[in-house]
Amino acid sequence: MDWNKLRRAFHRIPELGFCEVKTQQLILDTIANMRQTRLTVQTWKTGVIVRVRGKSAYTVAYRADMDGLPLSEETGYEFASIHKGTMHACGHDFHMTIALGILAHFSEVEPPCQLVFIFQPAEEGPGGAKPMLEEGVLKDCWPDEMYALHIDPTLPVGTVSTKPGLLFAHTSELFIDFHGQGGHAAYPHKANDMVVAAAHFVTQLQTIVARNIDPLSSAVVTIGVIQGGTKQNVIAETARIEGTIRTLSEEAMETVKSRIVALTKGIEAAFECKMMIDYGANYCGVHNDATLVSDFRSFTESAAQMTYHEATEAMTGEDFGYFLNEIPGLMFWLGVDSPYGLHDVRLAPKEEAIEVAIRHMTGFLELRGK
Ligand SMILES: CC(=O)N[C@@H](CCC[C@H](N)C(=O)O)C(=O)O
Repeated sequence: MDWNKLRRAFHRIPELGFCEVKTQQLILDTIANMRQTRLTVQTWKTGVIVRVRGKSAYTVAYRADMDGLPLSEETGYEFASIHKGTMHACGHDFHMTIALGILAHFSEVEPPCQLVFIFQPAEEGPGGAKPMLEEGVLKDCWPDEMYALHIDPTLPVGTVSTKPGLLFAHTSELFIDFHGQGGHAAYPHKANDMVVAAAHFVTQLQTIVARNIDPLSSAVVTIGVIQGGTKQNVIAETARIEGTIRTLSEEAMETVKSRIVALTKGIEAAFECKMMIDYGANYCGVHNDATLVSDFRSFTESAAQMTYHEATEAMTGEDFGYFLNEIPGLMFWLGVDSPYGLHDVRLAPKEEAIEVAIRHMTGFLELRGK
């Protein structure tokens, strides 16, 4: 199988969370071309779950996320997204290809234990891991341990990086709608301008991390979208901001949210407007199992041409954390050496990393559950 070709096929057809219809079909078609004797394939919404019968009853799961982001690609690739305004800018095209590469190996070579491959929709939002668990998708093949990777553009190919304990932050989306009184641009005293209210609020939000969070803890409040108004000479009746909150502890998340509520009350009073807060999708932190990290580290350090790098916590989020709340496991960063970062419209991960990851994880899983 030409894995780079498959990755490019995924890259062409990015789809948003729970709309991964073509992506799901490409996964199913790829699996259909593998030896079927040991495989059981099922679908869940736009996801796919594949069980591989192995020697022992011990069960190990491997998860890949599937969705793209609402971004307009600017890589200049000949295999760029054909879905206007949607892009695989977080490496999920790599994640799926690598999972299929590992699966292809174990469809040919009997694994030492039961394997479960989970192709999970909607990691970027609204989250696929939690509903998958809640709907009991894994109840007949409950894993004893579980793995996933995420590409890291800052690390060279041949490097993997992780750490015991918290790897990724607690996250919450943030959507706030402002409702005031529109009017003629020339009569501001007869209106409540929601562009001005939103601008004040966004500025005040910056004080939360600076003034309310313990400097020895950490938090991020990022507003990625600000919208309001319809015409340059009309005072805006509505505005909307969209963002995300990241913290290293649940307590800090509570602090940020309570400060947002307090600031909202102040803006509502000051601008005589109404504000509606929606926290959208919330993800718990990603907590790695210390013993499995130690096994993974030892394996990596004994592998030819592989480097292990001890990670620090990242403010990225991942709903893989929901799996790790119930199943011991780990997530690790895979070096893909791109000059442009995650969520950048020019993200250009090196494809050599695909074969490296397939070889590395195949070798690691060969040793599990014997
Ligand atoms: C690895 C990565 O980039 N994950 C995303 C997860 C997003 C969760 C949610 N939509 C949010 O924005 O809070 C990330 O942005 O870290």
